[in-house]
Amino acid sequence: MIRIVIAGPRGRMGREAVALVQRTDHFELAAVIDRRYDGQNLAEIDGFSGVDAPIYTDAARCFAEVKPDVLIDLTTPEAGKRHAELALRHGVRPVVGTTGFTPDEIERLTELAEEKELGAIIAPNFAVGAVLMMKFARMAAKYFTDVEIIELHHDQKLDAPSGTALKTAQLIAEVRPEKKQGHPDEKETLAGARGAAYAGIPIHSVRLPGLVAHQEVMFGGDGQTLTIRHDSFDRRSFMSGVKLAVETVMHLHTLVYGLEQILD
Ligand SMILES: NC(=O)c1ccc[n+]([C@@H]2O[C@H](COP(=O)([O-])OP(=O)(O)OC[C@H]3O[C@@H](n4cnc5c(N)ncnc54)[C@H](O)[C@@H]3O)[C@@H](O)[C@H]2O)c1
Ligand SMILES: O=C(O)C1=N[C@H](C(=O)O)CCC1
Repeated sequence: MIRIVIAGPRGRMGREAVALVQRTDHFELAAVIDRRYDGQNLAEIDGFSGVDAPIYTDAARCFAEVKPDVLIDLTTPEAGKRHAELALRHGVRPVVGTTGFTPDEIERLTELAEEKELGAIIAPNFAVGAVLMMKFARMAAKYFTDVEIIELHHDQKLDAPSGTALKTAQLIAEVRPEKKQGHPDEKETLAGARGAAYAGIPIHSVRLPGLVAHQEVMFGGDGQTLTIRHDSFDRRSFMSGVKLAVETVMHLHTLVYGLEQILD
């Protein structure tokens, strides 16, 4: 049995994660961390009838009193960083789906996980199809060095570019020498027209109601293009990855950034 605390249980992803834990025989929902309702039980909150879990607003007190095995964090960049650090300091393994962490912040959490000899997983995207898209993009970048990333998300998203787009660019940059793309003399007549850039790879972020999570990685070569696209139409698409991450983190002693590191 893996005892789990979920941070952000009332959010779009948190609700799916609560349902995942409820339907998984070897998972137990030990408590939740919320911004509100301290001292109440989740079962008292609309939409969670029958889900027995104490609510804490203080993450440190939650970890100290409940002593869970794993934290699943699905909150905001600020809260996610604080929760992941507190979890490690209390001997709890974080599985972080929250995006918007900088490379320096991931590095600091990696050092802390190593110091504590504890497993941790930060996964910008739990959808298996998205992980494959990233792996395929890394493969293609060996043959096509000109590439642009277009990520498309719902308009309630706080961070841009998406964690998935950044991770994709990092994976591509591992095999592609940094280069400036487009015409050497190109000029933006409207700032931002060519998007953001990671290691010279343009990233374009679209935010629209109606979208969930989507990305195209578009490669160009002599007389041809190759487009690798993934679409999440429903947040259930992320849950098999969350389950895999929770099971895997129990056997790790270091921080893993990206589900592609643990997917066979
Ligand atoms: N890794 C993935 O596959 C994946 C998939 C979808 C979303 N995400 C990320 O997950 C995060 C959540 O996404 P969402 O769509 O569920 O957002 P959401 O806004 O629907 O939910 C976030 C929840 O976090 C709660 N929260 C905020 N601060 C908190 C705090 N200090 N303590 C406890 N709870 C707090 C909010 O009350 C809210 O209920 C985002 O960072 C998003 O980018 C990741
Ligand atoms: O809904 C979101 O927010 C998502 N964020 C992830 C990201 O930033 O890459 C991907 C899945 C959905």
